[in-house]
Amino acid sequence: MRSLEDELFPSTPGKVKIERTNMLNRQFYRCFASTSTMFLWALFLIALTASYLSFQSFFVDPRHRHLSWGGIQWEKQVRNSAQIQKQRGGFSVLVTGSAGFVGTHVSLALKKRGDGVVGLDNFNNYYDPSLKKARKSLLNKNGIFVVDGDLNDARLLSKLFDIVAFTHVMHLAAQAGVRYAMENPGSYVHSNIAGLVTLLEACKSANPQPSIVWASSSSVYGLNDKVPFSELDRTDQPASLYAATKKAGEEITHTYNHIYGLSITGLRFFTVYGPWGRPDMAYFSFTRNILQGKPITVYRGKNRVDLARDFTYIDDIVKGCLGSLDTSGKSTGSGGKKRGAAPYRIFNLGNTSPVTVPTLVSILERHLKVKAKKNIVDMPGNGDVPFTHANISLASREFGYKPTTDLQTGLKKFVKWYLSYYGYNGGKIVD
Ligand SMILES: O=C(O)[C@H]1O[C@H](OP(=O)(O)OP(=O)(O)OC[C@H]2O[C@@H](n3ccc(=O)[nH]c3=O)[C@H](O)[C@@H]2O)[C@H](O)[C@@H](O)[C@@H]1O
Repeated sequence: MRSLEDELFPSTPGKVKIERTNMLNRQFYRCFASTSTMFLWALFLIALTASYLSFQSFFVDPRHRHLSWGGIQWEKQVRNSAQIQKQRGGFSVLVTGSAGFVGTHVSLALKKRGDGVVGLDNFNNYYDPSLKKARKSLLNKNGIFVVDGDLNDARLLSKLFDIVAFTHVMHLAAQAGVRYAMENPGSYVHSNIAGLVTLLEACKSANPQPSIVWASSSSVYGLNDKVPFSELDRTDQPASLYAATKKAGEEITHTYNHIYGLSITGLRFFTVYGPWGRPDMAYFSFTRNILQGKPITVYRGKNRVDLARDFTYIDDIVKGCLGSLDTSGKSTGSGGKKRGAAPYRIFNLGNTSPVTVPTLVSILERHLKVKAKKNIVDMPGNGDVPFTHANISLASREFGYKPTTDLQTGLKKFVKWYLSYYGYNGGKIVD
């Protein structure tokens, strides 16, 4: 009977049979040799990985791996920055988004009056991060330490609350911008929803719980056409995902107020502008383009009606933020347990006098002494609303909010800053 080997290697008896046996041996040894080489390589790689991991866990605190925060020196900086300088009644405030436009101004104002301030910012690249770094240097010079970290980092937040018993959180970190929501919807969910919830979780578990003041937006009024916009008007028709995430924030904060007794104040900002502003906003990008001789796009509403905004100057917004903080009342819970009802408030912070976008452009032309090249186009369906107009009687009643800067004056200050910051003609402008 023929063996399997014979079947596979049919041959004549004798010499050929011996050659066949040698061939099988060679194949066996080749196979064995390559298997053992692979085995050795595998052993080598396992050893390498194991030594890397043990190095990591031995020398690096595993909770802080790959993070730019932590350590004794870092904790000292946080603690020092949070130190209250006032004799009596000062606050210790965590300002999120502190390297942002509003965050920088609010942090400086708090520090100036003697409150302790710790900043938090993730320095993302939604717009030029070098501007954020410059704002950070300004804060550092004024004794404010800015933690480089993301709102969604729950361990970082809990660490900050371990180090400092913050009395207040001024939550200004957000993915801003109305039209960018169509390009990058995920970033709005990441910061304005997930980040907000992570922050609220940290606040509700903190002992003592801080009071929270945070930035909502005039955009929550969406398609509402009853003017001026009052806090009692409907806000269930957002026109952009940005607006929808801010509206969601108002509902989410309400839940934390209701369940955990967190004191919440939501501020609906109306198109804030001024020095150290946001380059993505119209007044800023128009200025840049006008100075560089580039055209600007001016949107126009239905039936050729000009768009209008209740542009609000940054110093007025800062006063509104501080007024809200001072009247926020206490959170009632501790360690995640509610002990009683806490304040839940929402305020418009606007200027009460809307200005059209073409008027904004002509004020800029006057201050810059340069004529703009305007492309006037119909407003695309990208989330914009035709106008905004704030009724501020609630904020005025509660904490004496009273805006005092008109667009002409505010833009003059902005242009002066812009020219000096970007190195134009020593910052001189005409009246
Ligand atoms: O108040 C608010 O709730 C919102 O205000 C601004 O949003 P927006 O009013 O759209 O501000 P800009 O982007 O500066 O636009 C101002 C006006 O200029 C118009 N615009 C904008 C850009 C452009 O290229 N051309 C143009 O005509 C817009 O349609 C709008 O009417 C901020 O960007 C939002 O973060 C903020 O939440």
